[in-house]
Amino acid sequence: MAKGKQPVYAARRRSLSDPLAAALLPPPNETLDERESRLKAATDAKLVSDGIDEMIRHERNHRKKSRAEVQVLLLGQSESGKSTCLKQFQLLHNTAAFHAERIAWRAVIYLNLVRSVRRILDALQPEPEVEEHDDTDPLAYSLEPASVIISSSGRPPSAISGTKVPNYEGYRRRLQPLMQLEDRLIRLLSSPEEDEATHFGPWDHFAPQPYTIVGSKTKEVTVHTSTNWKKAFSLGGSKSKSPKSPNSGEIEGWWEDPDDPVHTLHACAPYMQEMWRDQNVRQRLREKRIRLEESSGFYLDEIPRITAKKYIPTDADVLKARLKTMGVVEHTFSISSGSNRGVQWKIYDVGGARNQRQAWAPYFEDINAIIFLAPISAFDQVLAEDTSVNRVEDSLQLWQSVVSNKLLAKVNIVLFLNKCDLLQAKLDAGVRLNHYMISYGDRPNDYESVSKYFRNKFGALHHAVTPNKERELYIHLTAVTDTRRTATIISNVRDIIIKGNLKTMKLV
Ligand SMILES: Nc1nc2c(ncn2[C@@H]2O[C@H](COP(=O)(O)OP(=O)(O)OP(=O)(O)O)[C@@H](O)[C@H]2O)c(=O)[nH]1
Ligand SMILES: [Mg+2]
Repeated sequence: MAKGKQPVYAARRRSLSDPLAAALLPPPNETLDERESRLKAATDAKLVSDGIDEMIRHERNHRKKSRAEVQVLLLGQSESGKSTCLKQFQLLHNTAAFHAERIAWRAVIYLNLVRSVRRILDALQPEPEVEEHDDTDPLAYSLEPASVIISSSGRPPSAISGTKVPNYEGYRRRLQPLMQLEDRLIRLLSSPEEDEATHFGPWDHFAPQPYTIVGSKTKEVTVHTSTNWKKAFSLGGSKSKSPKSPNSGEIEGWWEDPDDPVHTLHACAPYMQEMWRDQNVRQRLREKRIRLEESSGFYLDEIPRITAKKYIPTDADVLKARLKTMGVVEHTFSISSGSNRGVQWKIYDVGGARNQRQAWAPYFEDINAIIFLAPISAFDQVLAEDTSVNRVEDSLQLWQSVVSNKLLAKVNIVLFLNKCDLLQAKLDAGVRLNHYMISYGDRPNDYESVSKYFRNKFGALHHAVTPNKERELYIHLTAVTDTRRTATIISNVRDIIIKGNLKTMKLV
């Protein structure tokens, strides 16, 4: 057999198991004309096939482009609940990831607890009598920022002198280790990449120097969006590994690590408890109008559980944890709604403090919806960053500038009148709205009337200044720490936003 025929034979042999290849083989006695027309037919077929491929590619690209992508911006002043709202989205639509991150929140929760302790010790510190006080001034409340952490530059008049706490020196001495732990937690959360992030070095027990509050410690801890604290504090991020391998020096859980902060907290827990239950302490806090129970990151009622060696934060603990946002954090979810499967959502969580707001505008151009949070319980509180400004007044101003913005004319807007649980508690405790908002007049000071008043006030402002009179405004009374209630609201909002978004894209 001639050498040149060999491959044809071999190809025929292979084709026995490949019917398509067999069909494409040239017939055994093909003439030149036949061969030419066969090759021409093949070329034509290839052109048709390439055309079809191109059409499919084009179609796919078109579908990709027109696929509904929803971009949502969370707006509102600092501590309005934006990050908490985002956590609820995560809990609802990315449950596994949310649960995986719970352990990392331990550091933040510890810091929140330690800060509450510092706040009490700060309040108990004996102060020189410098002026007469007047307990009857209803506006005295407004000197107290909502945050556990911020110490106001002005003091409520009633803060001067008052109930003595005989055990103050003892509390201060025995809780001193927590003050050192606070420093370490702040450093670790701020720069978790540092070596110390995975190694809690030995800490000094009681140091004899007097307890002083350093300026920086009175500020809130801010974690920049670029820092990777969650990773550093997750199980795999520390030297605790699971499962433990023999002789590896690894440990099974943080509770086996003598440098873990839990040991300091655990050791100090009885003293924290004693101080928090001390009636003189409570009285002193009342005199200074410090209401820790309403503050962000309040865990003092659950000291034994939080300081237990094997404590793992619950969903509710994570939702309560307070960490101020700096910059803009982007989160992506794939959310199904009705017949729309797996729509891509991008939610941007921004820092709400005044010095953070300039970072918002660049996001205005591409977004489809805004969820604006206004904490209406804060009618008797001032901004942490400017104690001359009432929080609700600030929310109203911010709301006005957002809803009047022409760039946002076509954007769907959902308003969450948030912290309704705290509003209810505050009104039940007898705090009167008309002491802070004179325009409320002599209307009843109950939840129904007050929430209706705020709903109308925000709604009317939108109506007055919106550049788009057609825009429908959706208002919800919320408590975004409440998972069950918020899940229902989020699913309504989701549908509204998707519907609005599809309408804008002319897909429905
Ligand atoms: N009781 C109660 N607490 C809430 C509610 N919403 C938020 N919080 C708490 O308020 C604190 C502040 O909430 P964040 O979500 O951190 O506020 P933020 O708007 O992201 O604040 P910045 O990041 O500073 O802009 C957290 O400790 C939350 O747990 C609510 O409806 N009720
Ligand atoms: Mg935030």
